[in-house]
Amino acid sequence: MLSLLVPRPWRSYNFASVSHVGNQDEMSRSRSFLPYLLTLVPRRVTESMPVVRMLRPVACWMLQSPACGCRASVLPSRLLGTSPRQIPMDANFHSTSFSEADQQRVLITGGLGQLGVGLASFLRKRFGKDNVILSDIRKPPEHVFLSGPFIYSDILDYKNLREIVVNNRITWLFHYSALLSAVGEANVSLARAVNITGLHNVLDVAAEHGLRLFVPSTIGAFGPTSPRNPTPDLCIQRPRTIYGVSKVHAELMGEYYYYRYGLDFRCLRYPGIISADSQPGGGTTDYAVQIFHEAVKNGRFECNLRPDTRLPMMYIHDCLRATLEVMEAPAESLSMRTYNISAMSFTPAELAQEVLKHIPELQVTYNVDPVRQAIADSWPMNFDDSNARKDWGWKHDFDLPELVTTMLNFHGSESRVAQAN
Ligand SMILES: NC(=O)c1ccc[n+]([C@@H]2O[C@H](COP(=O)([O-])OP(=O)(O)OC[C@H]3O[C@@H](n4cnc5c(N)ncnc54)[C@H](O)[C@@H]3O)[C@@H](O)[C@H]2O)c1
Ligand SMILES: C[C@@H](O)[C@H](N)C(=O)O
Repeated sequence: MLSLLVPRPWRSYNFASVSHVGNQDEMSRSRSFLPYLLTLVPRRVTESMPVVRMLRPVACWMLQSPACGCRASVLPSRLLGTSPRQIPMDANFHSTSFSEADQQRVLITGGLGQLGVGLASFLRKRFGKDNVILSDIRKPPEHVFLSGPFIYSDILDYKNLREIVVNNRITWLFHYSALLSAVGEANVSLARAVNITGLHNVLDVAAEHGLRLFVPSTIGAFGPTSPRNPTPDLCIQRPRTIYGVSKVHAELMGEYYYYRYGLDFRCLRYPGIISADSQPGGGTTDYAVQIFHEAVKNGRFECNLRPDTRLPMMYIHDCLRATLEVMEAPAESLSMRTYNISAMSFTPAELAQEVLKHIPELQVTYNVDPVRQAIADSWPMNFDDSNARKDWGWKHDFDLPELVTTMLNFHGSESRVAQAN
């Protein structure tokens, strides 16, 4: 039937090659050829053929998808079929056009957590203090409030988010709001709202206004059936926490918006992040931050994971640098939208051993929290980040010895300042 509708020169095309797995050239030619054919079928014919009518918008979308090497704004998005709630029919034409050399205007959501303040200060060095706006639903401490622009933003309030993006001419959005693994299990409905509904709002605002969007994922996006040592980028992802489920959802939705609407979505799966001047927000890897505070303050530390629990970890400076690097990477260097990044991997016993080299009197005891332990036992032990290294040149600076020295230097100088006051 289809052959009757196909213009003569193309009738001899080998349609069987569509399912021919071995030949990539052949496959990609078929992929772009079939949709093109469907767009040529006269509309009066498609109206009388339900299958062709259904396939037409999909064909248009495939033709303009970034995977086909075309800019997503080649065709108006009304050809794409049903738009999500907030995306107007001509969404892609709202995009602020900017070249890499242009000044970015940055918004960070959930910026008062463990990572956001550090990210703001890192990005302000790159883009200027007034071009990076930190936001959260909490009241900022004075030093944060004085350090640069801060604004209230609840990601569950779509209009509030859109107003901020419009009024401040935002071009890049770093979406940090989330409930982490342990607090998420303690309040599943809130975690579902913030991590899933909130993400939907962010995706829609970003797509509507042509933003480049960064959403962090996590080692927690993997589960007990994933390969754990090492864990590659692409493998089974069946996490058993609401946090992990929401992050897999974020990875897939971001990738979907990339192909469907041309949203410039970029995502890194962070390991447990260790920071000196900010507190963790209720995760499974928090022990690796708390040990430094406790070691310097009390000389004692009670760990809530078993001594042999191996997890991937990273110093915050590496994490923030990777985040900026992937955001600045040329689009053509990214073969994926979501990458694992890795630096080191250790157990509580190994971390304690390294700290003991500096504080020999430190006493470490173990009092296992069953919820956190079950989560940790389902997460990767080592992270394979070879794609990030190959595609955009990711390279970590901090291994375990440098991490421990840096953390103890910070806390040592902090406690000396406290004693002097
Ligand atoms: N810290 C880590 O080890 C780690 C590891 C992997 C991934 N990540 C990811 O990085 C991001 C930042 O992590 P973090 O450690 O800073 O988290 P955090 O828990 O310390 O901070 C999250 C922030 O989100 C804010 N928030 C909550 N509900 C909100 C809402 N409705 N609107 C706006 N903000 C809201 C909170 O007030 C909080 O300040 C998260 O997405 C997290 O999943 C963190
Ligand atoms: C690993 C990460 O996503 C976070 N620190 C948690 O433990 O929940």
